[in-house]
Amino acid sequence: MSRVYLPIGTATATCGACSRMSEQRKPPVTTGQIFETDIVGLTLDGEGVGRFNGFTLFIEGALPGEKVRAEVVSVGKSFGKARLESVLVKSVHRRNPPCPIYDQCGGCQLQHLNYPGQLQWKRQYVVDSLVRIGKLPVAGEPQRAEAAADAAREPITVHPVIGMDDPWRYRNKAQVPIGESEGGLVGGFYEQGSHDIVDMNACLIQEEENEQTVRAVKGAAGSLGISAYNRATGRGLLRHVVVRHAATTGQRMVVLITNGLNIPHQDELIGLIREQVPGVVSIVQNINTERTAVVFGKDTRTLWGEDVIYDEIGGIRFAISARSFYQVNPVQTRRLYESAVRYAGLTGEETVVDAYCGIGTISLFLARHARQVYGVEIVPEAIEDARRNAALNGIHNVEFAVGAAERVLPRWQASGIRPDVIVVDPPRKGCDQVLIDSLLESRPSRIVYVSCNPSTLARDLRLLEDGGYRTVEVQPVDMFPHTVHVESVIWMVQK
Ligand SMILES: C[S@@+](CC[C@H](N)C(=O)[O-])C[C@H]1O[C@@H](n2cnc3c(N)ncnc32)[C@H](O)[C@@H]1O
Repeated sequence: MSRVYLPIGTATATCGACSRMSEQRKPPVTTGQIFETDIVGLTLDGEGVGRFNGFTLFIEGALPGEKVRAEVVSVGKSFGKARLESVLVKSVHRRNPPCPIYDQCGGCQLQHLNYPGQLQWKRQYVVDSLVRIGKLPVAGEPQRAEAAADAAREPITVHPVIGMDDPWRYRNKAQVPIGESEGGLVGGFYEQGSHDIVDMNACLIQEEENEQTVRAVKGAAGSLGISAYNRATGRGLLRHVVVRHAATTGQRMVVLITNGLNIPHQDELIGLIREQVPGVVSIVQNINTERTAVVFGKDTRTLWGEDVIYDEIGGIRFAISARSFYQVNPVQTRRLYESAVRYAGLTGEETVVDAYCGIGTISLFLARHARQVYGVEIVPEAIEDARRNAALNGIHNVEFAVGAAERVLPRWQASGIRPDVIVVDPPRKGCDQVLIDSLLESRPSRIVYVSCNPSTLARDLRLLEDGGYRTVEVQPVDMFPHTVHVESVIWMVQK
């Protein structure tokens, strides 16, 4: 499969070389070969794209505009991978990655690209997806033939990405796999291509409170002889430690994900965590006995304290339980939700549907400006939180339902609910086709699409455009600095 690559701040480019090369019989490089190349783009995984004799090679750590020397490490039919040996001509966007374990960890992919360069690349990623996948016209971009067919329409405005003033230490949640070493329990990240866990005590995108909590829990569990789960054998107890910190209240939650119900020395463990973790108000156990990479199991119980922590965004207080989705970057979440409310264009008279509503965050932001809001979400605990959050904030014009949005929306429609505005904020895979159909049948005057994946977003926008909607504006927001991820809010109107 050819992979898209994007030069920083230049027009769309697709990997045509890959498809052309797949027709040739023998790649012109072999493993171990050293070569020099100009870097012409950056893949969606953050690898530099180079060419040797017309063959495409992806090189981790190389940046567009650079000339590099690299060693071929693998050769496929249509592209290969190479290891960066040296940078011969540096990009003006290159900087030294501040994190000492950047090369090993893999959690961030863009620390070697300075922040303005990251924001530029992320905007280009969104633009390129709209043009290439969605076949949509974007202002300032060369029109492609398919988009030009709709010559009468206004091109879409894609705004610059809203970045952070200080793009470090932003994550309010850490999810750490636990393993064992001679010195006790370790927790950090999986070594590439293995089940071994590399211990990590500092992560520059984590809030410091989370680091301190994880360190304390590892130390406490290790000192009590609690075993770590072994992914290869399926034995051992502690699989993951998940911690959350609510910056506005200072409250912290610890979730112990265990391979079984019984925790030896449970009371002592709780005592040590309470002693060593300032602000902890909730210690929760989640049981996952499946041999799976999925982190959470089905059963959750509160071991001590509350079953939720409280946080505040934009003057609204939220209760957040262990299993519920809650955006990880609170500073940018507010900007994201404000963009969604702006694009909803509410006057106080509207009926609004918030599909994929999580704990009701966007619903409650919208409810302050609408007549009535309906939120739907598939995780029952999240809907419990959503209802609790509405009550907590004295917001009464909102109703929540548990279920798949693609099932609940048609039911609401059949019962006579006629939304003026529909907001969707699906997971990375985007909207279900049934949901798109039901959205088109509802015919709201506006659709606001919040997306964390430009590719599925562009696919869904195409379907909505074909169904009678026009994309007006896109506001990308950088929720995950130093990673390849970008969030966008989209405003659509009826054609
Ligand atoms: C990207 S999150 C957005 C949540 C919320 N809007 C927020 O900003 O916190 C997507 C949410 O969709 C939920 N979800 C996934 N599939 C769903 C489906 N088929 N129907 C309804 N909700 C779903 C997930 O549990 C998750 O809470």
